[in-house]
Amino acid sequence: MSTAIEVTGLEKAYAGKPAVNHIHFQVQKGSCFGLLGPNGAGKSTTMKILSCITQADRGSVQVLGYDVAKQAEEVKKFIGYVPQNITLYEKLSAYDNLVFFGELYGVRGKALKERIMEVLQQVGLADRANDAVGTFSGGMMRRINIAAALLHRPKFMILDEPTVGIDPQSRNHIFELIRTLKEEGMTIIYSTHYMEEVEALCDDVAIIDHGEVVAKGALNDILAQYGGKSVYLELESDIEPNLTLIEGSSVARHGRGWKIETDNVLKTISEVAELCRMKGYKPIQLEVVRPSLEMVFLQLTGTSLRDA
Ligand SMILES: Nc1ncnc2c1ncn2[C@@H]1O[C@H](COP(=O)(O)OP(=O)(O)OP(=O)(O)O)[C@@H](O)[C@H]1O
Repeated sequence: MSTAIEVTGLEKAYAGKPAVNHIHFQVQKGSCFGLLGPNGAGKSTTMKILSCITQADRGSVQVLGYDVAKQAEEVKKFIGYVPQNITLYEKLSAYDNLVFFGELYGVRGKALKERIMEVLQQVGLADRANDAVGTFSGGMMRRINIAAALLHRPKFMILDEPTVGIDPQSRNHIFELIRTLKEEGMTIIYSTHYMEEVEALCDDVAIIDHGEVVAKGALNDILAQYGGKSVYLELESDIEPNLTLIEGSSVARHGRGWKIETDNVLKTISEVAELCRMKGYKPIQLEVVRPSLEMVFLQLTGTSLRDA
């Protein structure tokens, strides 16, 4: 894979207060890149700079070798930006909204008509083309916003928290669409404060907190590096197992069971199994816990992503 987007030393402040502080990352061509961070972390500001909506105070963004500040008109041709806020005319039909956006992007006439029907198919709303957008659910409106960003056949999609406050059906549609676009070779930048979305969709990730990147890289590498390793044990009866016998580990109550942090999950899991056998404990669950971005965020910032 080759680098499609290169972000170097990006800085932006509002009224002297930094929103984005010295951000660096690279996005590989054809990948889905996740920008993960709590509300106010600086995700939208970063995405607006990448989409030529706002300018950085310092630093640079190169998209396929084009500089977003100096060559914005070129860059806009191959970027589709889906803003966090829905920007549609509620009295107009889905079709007419897309005519408006298509013309803004310079697509016109027969080519636009055909393209509108294609993008409506892509977002699963072709049968609602002639209905006023005001009758749509929030999730359907969001899908029309995504359709609008696809009209000019961009090479990159930048989606700013596209699943906030929407119904599960629209969320599934958006996930499926992102997977399909990626298979077709599109490069995607996706911001969210839902860790599970990044885990489901993204290849690489940058975790941002207070305007700074606190970790970045391939999702699996980040999980392996910072995610912590542990084993979970849950017993059939409500007895407290004596886990102090397990070497080199720390034990804490977790849900209905026990979580044992360790550097060597295989050794620990076999020791716990042996302990259960010796003591007659009856496990209903004994497993290696998959590291999660929640754990990564907690370890790096000391706060949980939801409270940050
Ligand atoms: N137009 C603006 N004027 C003043 N401050 C702003 C503006 N836009 C963003 N900020 C501030 O910059 C910081 C970063 O905001 P940003 O919207 O980029 O974060 P975010 O990670 O996208 O969060 P959210 O999910 O809440 O949108 C926040 O402190 C925010 O209040």
